[in-house]
Amino acid sequence: MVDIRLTNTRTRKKEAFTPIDAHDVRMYLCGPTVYDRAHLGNARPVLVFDVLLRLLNHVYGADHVTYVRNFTDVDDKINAEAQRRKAAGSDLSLEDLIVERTDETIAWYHADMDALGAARPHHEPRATEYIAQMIAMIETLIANGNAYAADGHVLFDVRSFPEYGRLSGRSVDDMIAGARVEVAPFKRDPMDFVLWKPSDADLPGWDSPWGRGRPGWHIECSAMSEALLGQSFDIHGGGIDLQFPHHENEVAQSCCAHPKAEFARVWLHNEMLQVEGKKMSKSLGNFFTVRDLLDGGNPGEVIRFVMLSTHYRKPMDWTQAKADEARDIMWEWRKLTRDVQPAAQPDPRVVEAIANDLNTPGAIAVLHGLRDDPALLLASARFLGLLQQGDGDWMNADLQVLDSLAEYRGIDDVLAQIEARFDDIRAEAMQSKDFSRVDYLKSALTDAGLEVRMSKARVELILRPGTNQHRVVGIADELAS
Ligand SMILES: Nc1ncnc2c1ncn2[C@@H]1O[C@H](COP(=O)(O)OP(=O)(O)OP(=O)(O)O)[C@@H](O)[C@H]1O
Ligand SMILES: [Zn+2]
Repeated sequence: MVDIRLTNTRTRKKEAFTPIDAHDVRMYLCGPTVYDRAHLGNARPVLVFDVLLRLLNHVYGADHVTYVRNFTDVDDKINAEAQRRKAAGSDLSLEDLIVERTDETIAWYHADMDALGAARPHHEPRATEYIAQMIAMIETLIANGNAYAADGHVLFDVRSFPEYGRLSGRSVDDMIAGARVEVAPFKRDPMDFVLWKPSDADLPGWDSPWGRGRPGWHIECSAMSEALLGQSFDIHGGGIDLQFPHHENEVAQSCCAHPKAEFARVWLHNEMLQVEGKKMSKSLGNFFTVRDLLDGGNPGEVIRFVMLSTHYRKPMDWTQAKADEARDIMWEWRKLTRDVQPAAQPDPRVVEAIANDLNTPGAIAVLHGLRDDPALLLASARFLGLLQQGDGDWMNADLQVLDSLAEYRGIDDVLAQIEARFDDIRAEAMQSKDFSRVDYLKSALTDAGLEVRMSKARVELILRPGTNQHRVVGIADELAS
């Protein structure tokens, strides 16, 4: 049996992982608010949990693991977009416009995460489908003395839960001192948070014992995780930005609604994808979407490789240099494993690295040592969700180019072919006095890392360390067609 160890935010320790029930290992990941395309930061928890899922499937058997990731589809930003469409003259009702927006966003999300090789969770509940369960949980919290209704709102009374602040390691008084909290006349304590709030007549709302309204954000994950995984389950995760207040509040709600249960045993938090030292986020505007990268020619498995190259508990940056390097490595591995059947099992060292707190960079380091054993390389890379069948189209296109060059004759032949075409194009340009194609070709080759020497007589291409050879092959193909 593989020993799994995970860093538990709750205890701040790396601990041996023991599931509550090895026949039914259960995990929950806080999913996206579906108002717009996912940015690359949003993909990080998805990929971390995808690696964890593969590990749990390997150790406990895929039939014994349940993975839930929600869609938050009650949100002001979704409403705002629907209202914008209404104002722009749509005939649809606001409700329908909201569904239209969330449906299209979910479809984008699926397409983008599929492209990164992330398996779909077993359940993807939408908050709007669990309003009844949220209302029931809020009623329990009121009955247990942990929540109170005031002014159309229901608030969680943080002072009623002595453990409040434990997950994020601060006391309520520290929080009040450090946080910008919304003070409202109906709150008993400034840290009390909303479980239910009234909804304006022109916005979506649901009938409840406290009038027409809508749930707060935190209650949805408490209600949906209970409905799909039970009152106690194994792993709960999300980005570290959710530790407080979202996860702290989930703990308060679930533990007070079910004082005898454990709620989540292990809390797993990924560090942030950053841009120049700051969290990539919609609100800061310093983001690019997964789709931007895919459409920009970065294959999904290359993006995945870059994301897994940093341990999930470390902040990371995205750079195009990392992507280019990853692409070259994937290209080489795809070439090595072409027409190879994967070994029956991944290299145990790869499994061990992942079992050791999801050490993805360690696992990738092992892969680098497997070039001499393509079958094992393939099985081990697949364990990380790389080199999957069907994901190699970007590579197949490149490989076909190589094939069309009458087998792979080596980069020198490819360069010679480009040089010959370049000479023709230059001769044509001399005639027409239009040098745009020459300039374009020169910069494409330079961008690929080649040195381009132009003498009067001829063009000479010189390989340099780091030349992106598959791009060079791509250019040869463009010129040939
Ligand atoms: N820069 C980031 N790096 C890693 N994970 C992130 C980053 N930004 C958001 N996440 C994670 O993405 C998931 C979805 O979050 P959510 O839908 O709340 O994001 P969002 O509202 O689009 O993000 P934001 O407004 O912070 O850009 C959460 O698990 C969150 O922790
Ligand atoms: Zn959540």
